[in-house]
Amino acid sequence: MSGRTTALTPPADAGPPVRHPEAPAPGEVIGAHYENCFGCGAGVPHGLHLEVRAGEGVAVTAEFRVKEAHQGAPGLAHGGVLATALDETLGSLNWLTRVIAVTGRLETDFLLPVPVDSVLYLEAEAVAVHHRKIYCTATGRLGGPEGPVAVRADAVFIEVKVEHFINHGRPAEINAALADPDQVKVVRAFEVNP
Ligand SMILES: CCCCC/C=C\C/C=C\C/C=C\C/C=C\CCCC(=O)SCCNC(=O)CCNC(=O)[C@H](O)C(C)(C)COP(=O)(O)OP(=O)(O)OC[C@H]1O[C@@H](n2cnc3c(N)ncnc32)[C@H](O)[C@@H]1OP(=O)(O)O
Repeated sequence: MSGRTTALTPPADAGPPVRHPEAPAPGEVIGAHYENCFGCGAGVPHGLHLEVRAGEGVAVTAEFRVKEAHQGAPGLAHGGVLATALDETLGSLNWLTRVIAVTGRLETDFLLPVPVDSVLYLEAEAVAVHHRKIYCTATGRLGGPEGPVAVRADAVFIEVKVEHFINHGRPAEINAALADPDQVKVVRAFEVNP
């Protein structure tokens, strides 16, 4: 066998995800990783402005209120926006492992329509790690933690170095990010072995 596998099921020799000793405490709000992130940044007027909280183990929760700017059909959230909310919540698991990782694969099920103004209660959990691959899963419930599951996703994130962004991002934004002390603080938090 050769070539990469993008399967969403961890291989038999995958290990458990490990919570970093300095991970935010359960219940603590995890700040935005980048001010101009469409998922979590305060600097994006029509962004999702997701507020993510650390959970127990390697898990997080988040809330997303659907706005008019997020519509696909009249009065309903766009599926791609909902996938983004799941992706962002899953990406926030990085903060608990202190591993920078990007989405390699995201498989989403849309189970119920999600109206504008509703609040999607999101939960994400890392389930296994195999070398650079992190297997994780997320749900979005309508209205609150006890609401019906409207969307769900399974994903594989791939660990990368900070150079991934520096080498591929548009220089204007990369240079601005590297000149911003708050952003540099975020990057430092991920430098386990500087
Ligand atoms: C200076 C400013 C820095 C700012 C940022 C700083 C810090 C960030 C901190 C915190 C972040 C916190 C939160 C983030 C929250 C949310 C963000 C949302 C997440 C996203 O929205 S992020 C954007 C979308 N995302 C991409 O933009 C990825 C584009 N893509 C690539 O950049 C490459 O494609 C890459 C790197 C993925 C792999 O490339 P590569 O060459 O490094 O790896 P390679 O091919 O060797 O594969 C190695 C092993 O991964 C497996 N593998 C590969 N590809 C796979 C796939 N697609 N699916 C499943 N498995 C896959 C192989 O099968 C092999 O596994 P095996 O060895 O077992 O076969």
